[in-house]
Amino acid sequence: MTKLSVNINKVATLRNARGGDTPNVVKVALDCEAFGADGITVHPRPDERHIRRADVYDLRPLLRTEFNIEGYPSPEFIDLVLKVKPHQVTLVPDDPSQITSNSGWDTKANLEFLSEVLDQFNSAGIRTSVFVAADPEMVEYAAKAGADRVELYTEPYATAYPKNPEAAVAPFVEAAKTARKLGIGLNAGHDLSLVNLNYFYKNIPWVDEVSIGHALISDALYLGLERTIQEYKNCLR
Ligand SMILES: CC(=O)[C@@H](O)[C@H](O)COP(=O)(O)O
Ligand SMILES: NCC(=O)COP(=O)(O)O
Repeated sequence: MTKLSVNINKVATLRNARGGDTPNVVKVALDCEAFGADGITVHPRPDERHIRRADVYDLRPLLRTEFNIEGYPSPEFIDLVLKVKPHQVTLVPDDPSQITSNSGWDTKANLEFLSEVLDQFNSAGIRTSVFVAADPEMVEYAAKAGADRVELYTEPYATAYPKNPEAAVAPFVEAAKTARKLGIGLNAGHDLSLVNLNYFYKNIPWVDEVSIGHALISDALYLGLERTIQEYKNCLR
């Protein structure tokens, strides 16, 4: 079964717009779980423009499903994750000035750095995942660094999908086959949506987990959160 982890960054963005506590990020996360989400993803950034460190601490004891924390492994991020001990940590090569994640790691060039960081999380019993482009070599070096999983950066798939779905998914199938051959787990995320998710899943049914935020929270404005989560879950069948 492919798990759906809901990224609630955009809920925090909306809350932060007014400086109060509406919408309440913890309540939304718990509602996502009640409506069928298999996990919750957060991506705290150094400027706390959406999810804050305090949110991460608030969420941890209350979540009943899988908690995935994504981010650049700065000393502050590593400290947060080791204290909170989520089920999974996903390393993303984000620069603090970026609007959103826009690339995967060069796992070959960063092999030593990633190995050291992953070792800390692996020793703490936290499952590790490394965000990579759909490139078999990047998957291989993520495995060499000690990652339990890779998360394929799906923005290029989502962008190319409307014109030519088959060509769009082809490199992802190759990268996914490499992960399977190496015996590591497979996640995927970024710009997945009700438009492109089912085709991705049908071509790579062994994907362990997708994390989806921007499109899902946007769809919820029209469909409501409960129906939206059900519709995304239906795309994973
Ligand atoms: C790694 C990844 O693709 C997501 O975590 C993405 O960065 C979502 O974060 P935003 O919703 O803040 O863009
Ligand atoms: N890891 C990807 C993620 O958490 C959500 O990305 P997006 O759906 O907000 O683009």
